[in-house]
Amino acid sequence: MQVLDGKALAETIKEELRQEVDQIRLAGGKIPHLAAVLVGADPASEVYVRNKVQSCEQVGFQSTLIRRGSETTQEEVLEIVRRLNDDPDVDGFIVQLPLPKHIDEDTVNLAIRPEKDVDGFTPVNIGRMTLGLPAYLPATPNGIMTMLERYGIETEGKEVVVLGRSNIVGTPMSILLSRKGNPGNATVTLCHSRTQDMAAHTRRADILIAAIGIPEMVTAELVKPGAVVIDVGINRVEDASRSRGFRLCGDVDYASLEPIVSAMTPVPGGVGPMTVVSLLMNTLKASKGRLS
Ligand SMILES: Nc1nc(=O)c2c([nH]1)NC[C@@H]1CN(c3ccc(C(=O)N[C@@H](CCC(=O)O)C(=O)O)cc3)C=[N+]21
Repeated sequence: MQVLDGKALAETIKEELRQEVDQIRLAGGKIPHLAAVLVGADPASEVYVRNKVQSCEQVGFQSTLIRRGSETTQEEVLEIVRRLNDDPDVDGFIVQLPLPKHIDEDTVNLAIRPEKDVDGFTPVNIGRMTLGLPAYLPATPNGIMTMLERYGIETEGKEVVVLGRSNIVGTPMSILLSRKGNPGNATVTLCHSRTQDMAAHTRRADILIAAIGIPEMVTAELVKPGAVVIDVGINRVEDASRSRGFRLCGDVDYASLEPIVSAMTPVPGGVGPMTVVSLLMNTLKASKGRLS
């Protein structure tokens, strides 16, 4: 089995980005600037945002982290969004999800200027993506597309099954893989909580993408021998033997699939680092695309 090493690939791409930033600096151009808004104290979000800020430093981007407590009001978050929308130095920004329950994520998302929406979550970018127009693509699905491309995994005419229909992973993933292009041109089935007989679908998949958030749900009986498996899940499972009190696992039962699949992403070190790198690529694009 081939391990699809997202961590190593992310490092390679970050090195390419770093060289490009060096060129920009030599030419006296604008250094890309990413801002991240983190509201509340979700422990996983802390890790992800830290990874994003560190990766910015690694490639020579400027980064700004705006942190607020969990008591922050929706109006205060909207005020931060408006300020970032209007800040000419900030090329792109993200509002880390999930937000505290008293804040409506849709309202916040709709306030983000599409030109600065490097997450690719706003209606304009999702619409443009769906139409095949230039757009900021959502980071996780785009990271998976980059991985398929760089590892030379053929998708044309293949049966792809996506598990999970979230706005940020499952739905855009199904759109990107069914579009024309390479990767793309696949026959895509999108399964979700109301799917009848999920196994009947997954067992036909040449490429299986798991993004449901249920720890180790995808076991060997659900998978066709020789399939390529992409594990998007990052679940924290209680484990007293670990120093942190938990271990990370995916939506895929890695050990049971290892003997039968042809290629698979690990967790951690698979899709997660590719998500961060996609965000950096979008930020560079935003920085270059500026009119001023
Ligand atoms: N507005 C917004 N945009 C996002 O892109 C967004 C978000 N909200 N909310 C949550 C999800 C999840 N996400 C990850 C980012 C990095 C890793 C990552 O770096 N993972 C490492 C380390 C994982 C760990 O140590 O916990 C790995 O898989 O190897 C994972 C997941 C971005 N998301």
